[in-house]
Amino acid sequence: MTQPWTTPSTTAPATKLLFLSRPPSFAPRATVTLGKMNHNEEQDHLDALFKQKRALRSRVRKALKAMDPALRSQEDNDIQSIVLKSPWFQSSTGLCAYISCNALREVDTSKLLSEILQNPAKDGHTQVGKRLYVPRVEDKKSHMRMLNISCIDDLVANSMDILEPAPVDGDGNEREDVMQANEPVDLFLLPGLAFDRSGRRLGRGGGYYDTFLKKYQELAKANAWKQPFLVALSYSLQIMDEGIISVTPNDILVDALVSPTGVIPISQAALER
Ligand SMILES: Nc1nc2c(c(=O)[nH]1)N(C=O)[C@@H](CNc1ccc(C(=O)N[C@@H](CCC(=O)O)C(=O)O)cc1)CN2
Ligand SMILES: Nc1ncnc2c1ncn2[C@@H]1O[C@H](COP(=O)(O)OP(=O)(O)OP(=O)(O)O)[C@@H](O)[C@H]1O
Repeated sequence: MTQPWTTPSTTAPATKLLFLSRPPSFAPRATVTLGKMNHNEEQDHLDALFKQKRALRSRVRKALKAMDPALRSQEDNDIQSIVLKSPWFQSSTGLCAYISCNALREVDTSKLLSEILQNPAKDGHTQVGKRLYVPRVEDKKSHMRMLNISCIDDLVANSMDILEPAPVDGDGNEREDVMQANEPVDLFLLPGLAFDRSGRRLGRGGGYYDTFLKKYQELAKANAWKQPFLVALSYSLQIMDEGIISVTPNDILVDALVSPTGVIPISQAALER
């Protein structure tokens, strides 16, 4: 899969960010000369971008809180149906998905998770189930692991009230960490607060996913595995016009979005699927 913008060598340096990040209409236009920022100016510029991200998060959180519950439920169903029918979901053998949190108004993943975990038998043939890994926050320094679960009852609420697996399963066995797995995952279903059609994704500000995705992409590269397909699930109101979402150096772009009206392919890999 070609995903040039996510390789470490092409990660945007701070001095080039102005090319990538048109300031939103409410932000003052930066007046620095490109390529000539000193360390302090670079840090000020980064601070301004993170400030724009915080402002956008707060706007989107408010809009999500105000969303009509019936519309939200309809969009949850539409998005999950689209995922269930997509060839990249159906053919996936290993995936990392988030456990949606209702209080955070995240796109529901419960139908997807039950489908993945039920491991159905069809036409008398037992299908090999998909391997599922879900997030577990280890500390506040952007460290998250993705652990294997085989049953939804394996989850307990963490301090942020998000369901996650204990490191050890009911039989006392350590859960498999996707970073230690022998087989790759081919699909990530990603949460977020805002997205755009160029693949930008605004998370909740912890840096957990960007940090994790970078490490996983490096692991895939080191093992000569195909890069995983990165798909974000988005309510209609979370899709922004281009330029609204600021980009900072560690951001990883997604390959595709799933909105209630369909899949929005972004990368070459997505266009080829
Ligand atoms: N379902 C789900 N699981 C996930 C994530 C996620 O975004 N969604 N994460 C993705 O990173 C990690 C956890 N990170 C999180 C970061 C912030 C908040 C949170 O509650 N944020 C509040 C604001 C808190 C504040 O500003 O002090 C919010 O967004 O309303 C939750 C999880 C791992 N697991
Ligand atoms: N002014 C700043 N300068 C440098 N780093 C910052 C600044 N503000 C926040 N960070 C760091 O950036 C990271 C958050 O990045 P970002 O806002 O892109 O996260 P996100 O994409 O919303 O989160 P996630 O990747 O979990 O979805 C955190 O590790 C945080 O410590």
